[in-house]
Amino acid sequence: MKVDGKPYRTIWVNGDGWSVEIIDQTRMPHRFETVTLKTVADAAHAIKAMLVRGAPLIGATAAYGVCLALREDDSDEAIDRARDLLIETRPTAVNLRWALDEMREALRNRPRGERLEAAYRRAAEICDEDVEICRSIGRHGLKLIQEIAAKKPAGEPVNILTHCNAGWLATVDWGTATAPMYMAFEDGIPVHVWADETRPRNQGASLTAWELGHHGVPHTVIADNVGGHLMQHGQVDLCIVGTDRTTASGDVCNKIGTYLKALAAHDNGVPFYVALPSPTIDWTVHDGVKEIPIEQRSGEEVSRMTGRTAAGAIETVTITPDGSPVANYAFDVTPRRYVTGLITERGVAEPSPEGLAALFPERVGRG
Ligand SMILES: CSC[C@H]1O[C@H](OP(=O)(O)O)[C@H](O)[C@@H]1O
Repeated sequence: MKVDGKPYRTIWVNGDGWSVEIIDQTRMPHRFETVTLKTVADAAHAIKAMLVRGAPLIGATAAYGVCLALREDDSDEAIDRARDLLIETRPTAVNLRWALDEMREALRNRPRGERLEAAYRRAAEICDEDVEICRSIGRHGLKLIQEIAAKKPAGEPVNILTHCNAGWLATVDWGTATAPMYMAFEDGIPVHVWADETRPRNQGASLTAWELGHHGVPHTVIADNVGGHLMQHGQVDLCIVGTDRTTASGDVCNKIGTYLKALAAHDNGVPFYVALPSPTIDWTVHDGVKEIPIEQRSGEEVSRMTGRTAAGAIETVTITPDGSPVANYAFDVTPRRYVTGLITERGVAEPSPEGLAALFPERVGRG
């Protein structure tokens, strides 16, 4: 996407041909800064501390983390150590494991002298593939928005609610949930996005709002608890969210609070779609509530808030009483019965084993 007229991806190899640049999303929305990754430890920290976040971008960063590890040591043991370091950073987004499996496959049985080039090539392919997957998700999701727009009075916007940030900042480019929104906007379809702030890390308020604002897409930031009220009053035509891991049966793991939105959508007859790149499908699990590991992060993410003062300083304040215990569950699972459809790069799938198998027949039975 463009930022002030300059095209960006969220991750790229610098002119030196080996170091990796990323946008530091912990500084946003008030600072747009990049950070250079030079070691596998840099890549692991960037994922763990959420300088980069979003399932596809986590995978892409891990892929380049393997490249940076190989620069120091191209032995089998070093590849295994890099995988062990990276896989431990964040447990829920399956793209992390998927990308590391892809890198292991690309390097398996390859002579040591060829490994570094092969690793950078595969990491670049993973990034390019993600861009095309997201572009395709955009095209398939656009049709849903067009269908709703056709039933509305001319000029009235399609109101779309989204949760957290499943935008281009969560991927290499385009985003998953936001790709249809960008394409509809660029097609001249009136759209308006309700952007859940998404406590406690506020990815919606600080990242989705920033993205949409820079692209000129009309949007409104709302507290997480507002969505149900808006749906009750007919102010949401469609929900589109992202996912960090979707099971082979169609259960959807996504940012905490997604399940509650899906319940409200179900209760109010609002279509609830999930933008789902195929690398985010975990074909090895079927019951998301029972089988998907839910990351628990530091309670300080809940008890503290960081923002900009009127004077322009960036400050952090504590909002809970000293000594109050704090729990910080980062994801939840929406059972497939509350999902209207899964917008994949191959089309919209029914949220069921049969629905996903119909679009991805080559995966059936491979786990
Ligand atoms: C396109 S994946 C976006 C997905 O990732 C986010 O989680 P986090 O910011 O913690 O990495 C959120 O669940 C988004 O829906």
